[in-house]
Amino acid sequence: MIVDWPMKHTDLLSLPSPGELPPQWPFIKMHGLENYFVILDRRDGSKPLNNDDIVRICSTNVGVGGEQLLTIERASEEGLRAGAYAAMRIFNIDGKEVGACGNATRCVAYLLLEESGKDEVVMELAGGAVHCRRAGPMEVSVTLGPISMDWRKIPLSREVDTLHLPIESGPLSDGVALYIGNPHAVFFVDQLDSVDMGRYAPAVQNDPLFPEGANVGAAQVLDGQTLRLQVWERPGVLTKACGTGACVASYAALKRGLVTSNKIAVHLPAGKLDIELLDGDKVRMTGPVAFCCHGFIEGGK
Ligand SMILES: N[C@@H](CCC[C@H](N)C(=O)O)C(=O)O
Repeated sequence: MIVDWPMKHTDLLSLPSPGELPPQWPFIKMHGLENYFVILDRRDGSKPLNNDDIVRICSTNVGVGGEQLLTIERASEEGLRAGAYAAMRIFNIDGKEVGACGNATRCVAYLLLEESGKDEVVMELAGGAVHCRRAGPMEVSVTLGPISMDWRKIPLSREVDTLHLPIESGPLSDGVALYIGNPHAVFFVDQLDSVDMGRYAPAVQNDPLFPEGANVGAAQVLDGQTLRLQVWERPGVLTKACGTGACVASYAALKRGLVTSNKIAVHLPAGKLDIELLDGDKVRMTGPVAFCCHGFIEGGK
């Protein structure tokens, strides 16, 4: 059952916990610049989702449809010590858990801000603390990172110059490899519109240099503080926006001397993200969030 969005956001987070029976899980579907997420609140301690559940729920045919499944979890002891209000986990459509998603972080942050009634919250993500704050009626700022270009951290399969990658695929050459909780390769191109990402990015995503694959961005520098960007995401989706992709493309552009400001506007197919590169290789991303629908989806067996 899927219901259109008329309901007060916070009510959804207090829907009765589904438990084991009946096997119906309440969900919320949101998007951040048309990057779509199915969100389940698992703070009642319900058993972990299995791979089949995730694949089914994200499927447009038999599930809700989304580019990632997100679960809101109770913060760990360590997270609580860092002031976390709740934790988030992120799963790609193939069921694999990933360590970061910028647009998802804004969406879940919005729910936590609404629920807590606060203007700022800390969210635990992959063992780290993400600072989130309201930036407008449906706008959220989150602080991600630190970004790393250490080949072991990304990870790469061997030591290379991560500022000038020794791999290429069609117009994608001389890229930069980075880690922001997930692995990315960013390539600077002269004309973004002439790059066929569906044709050239998969070879980079699956290059043996990236043992865990990579999200692949193509970026065009418009001026000293503006980029255009398209991202081909693991496990093989061309998204309308990628938040972590926007952060690492901005960082890579500054490292390569292609931009002159630490405040960069990144234009993606579905709209703009404002990126601010901070001390300690952290990055603040500000952008919109939106609701799609909510409802109940059949739970796992
Ligand atoms: N769309 C996301 C990134 C999602 C994770 C990615 N697909 C991965 O495999 O790491 C974003 O907004 O950052």
